Amino acid sequence: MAAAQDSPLYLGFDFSTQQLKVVVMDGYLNVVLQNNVEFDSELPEFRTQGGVHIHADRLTVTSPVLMWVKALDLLLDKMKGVGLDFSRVRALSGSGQQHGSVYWREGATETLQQLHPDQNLHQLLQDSFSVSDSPVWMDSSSRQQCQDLQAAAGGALTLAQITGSRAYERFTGNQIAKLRQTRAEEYRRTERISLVSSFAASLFLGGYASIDFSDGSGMNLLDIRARSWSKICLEATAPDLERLLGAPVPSTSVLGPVSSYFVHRYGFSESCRVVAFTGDNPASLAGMRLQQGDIAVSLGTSDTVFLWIQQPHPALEGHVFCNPVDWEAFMALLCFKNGSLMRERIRNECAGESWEHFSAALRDTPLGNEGNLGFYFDTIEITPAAVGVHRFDPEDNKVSSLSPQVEVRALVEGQFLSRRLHAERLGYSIIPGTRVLATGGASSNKDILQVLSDVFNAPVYTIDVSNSACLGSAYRALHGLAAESGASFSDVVKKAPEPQLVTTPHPAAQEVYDRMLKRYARLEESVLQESRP
Ligand SMILES: Nc1ncnc2c1ncn2[C@@H]1O[C@H](COP(=O)(O)OP(=O)(O)O)[C@@H](O)[C@H]1O
Ligand SMILES: O=C(CO)[C@@H](O)[C@H](O)COP(=O)(O)O
Repeated sequence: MAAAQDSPLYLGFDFSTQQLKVVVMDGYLNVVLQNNVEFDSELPEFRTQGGVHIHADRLTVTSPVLMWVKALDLLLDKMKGVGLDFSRVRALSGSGQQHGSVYWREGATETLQQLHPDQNLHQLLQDSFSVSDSPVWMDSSSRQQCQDLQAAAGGALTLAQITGSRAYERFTGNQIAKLRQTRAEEYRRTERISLVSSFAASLFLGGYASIDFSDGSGMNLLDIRARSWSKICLEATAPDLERLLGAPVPSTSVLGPVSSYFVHRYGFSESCRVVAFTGDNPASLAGMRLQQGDIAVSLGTSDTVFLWIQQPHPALEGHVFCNPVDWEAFMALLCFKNGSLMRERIRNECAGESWEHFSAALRDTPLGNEGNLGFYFDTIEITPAAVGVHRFDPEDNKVSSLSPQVEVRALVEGQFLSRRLHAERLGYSIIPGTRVLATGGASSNKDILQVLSDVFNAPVYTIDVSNSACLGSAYRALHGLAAESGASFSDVVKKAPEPQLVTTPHPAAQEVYDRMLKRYARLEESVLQESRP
């Protein structure tokens, strides 16, 4: 149904690794506009590659916080340019790449409250950050701080029981501890620490936005059962940290009205509400309307696998987060750092920089790749902690190269075998009726999804909008308003379009990949031995 010109609109933003994206949705849950700003190409003055700066130690990875601010100026100007009537926006929400942190300088709260609508945010917030380069999820430079936190908490498993995860280098608490130790002066000048998600919400709110429970679960600081900061973790991380973080809130919270800056500069209504922003993976869970039994596979900069779970069973691998749409539930997540950027590198070397040729290589090679198998970790992987490129021939001998087409299949099969292996170790199993819901940039590639379907031996579905984090944020904006009167998320989005079946597994897939999975697990162990320092 076409929306009336004055019907309400809901905005969902996603501040992800490589881009800022937005979805505009009407009250009938139709997407009426999508837009984006790509950091590398549209904001070249920040000199990022894939949205980040990789430092000389190859472990420290940051993004310029003012790039994210400028991207928002640009995106809102683009939306205005295509005639979007902001006065129709009833509520907005958003998401951010998880774990990244933003450090607001003393005095920034006053600046946020007095934003002058004649200037853009980038000009107004020039001096508002005590740290200009925000640590992001790709960082793996806080090993010492992880060891310290685990020691203080009584071990890795105890920490996982409290926070949902053992200590991970990219998790915000460990990044905060490192920053306090290595950049004491900048840290001293900080009056508030945000996640990327709550930082973005703060821009819209004109004041500091609370961290929500779901994204807050990616910090190694939140007690995921009590849904409050863990005193042990806070104290082990930095003094007075509770004041710097503010109190966490339910992910469905309405934080307040949009700042008058947006009313005067873009014509938002004064009654437009800002609903708590969350992490991009939690927002994707909302966007795909994940049900119990489904498995979501996000193929963005990172690859992630996540599930809706009712009870948390944290382990030494993977993460448990508070669920973003149901306060009684949880979500389990595995993150793989070598996702799309790894596929891009092999595409450039083996498929003439073309996704079409990359796809053709997948179509032209057989299931199981005649026994050729590979592990591709250009950067130190998160799951598992391995590094380097390791190729094996059918007799398990290490080889230094494979032909281009075989290399493409070895990469994609290897990636999905790894996703399945580690999901199964987390307790996930494929049962009749299991749906694999794919999202993220690479989910537009049907040949990649065919390999995913074959390796998991399950049908693969996608939703129309490849950015489920944005869509989920628009749904959450709508739900935030209704949640105040007790409506459930599933009720609010029940009329949304169902995911569409893209592909089903090849009849031979189960036999080929069940066997290959065992072999992959064995070879992964030997790759891990080699990666150990
Ligand atoms: N046709 C395609 N086949 C495979 N990968 C693709 C295709 N189109 C885009 N991608 C991948 O999608 C990635 C971006 O995904 P996206 O979900 O937008 O990332 P993020 O949200 O982390 O910024 C790119 O790095 C690119 O490698
Ligand atoms: O670290 C994680 C999840 O734990 C990553 O998934 C980030 O949340 C980045 O997301 P993308 O930009 O790759 O979607």
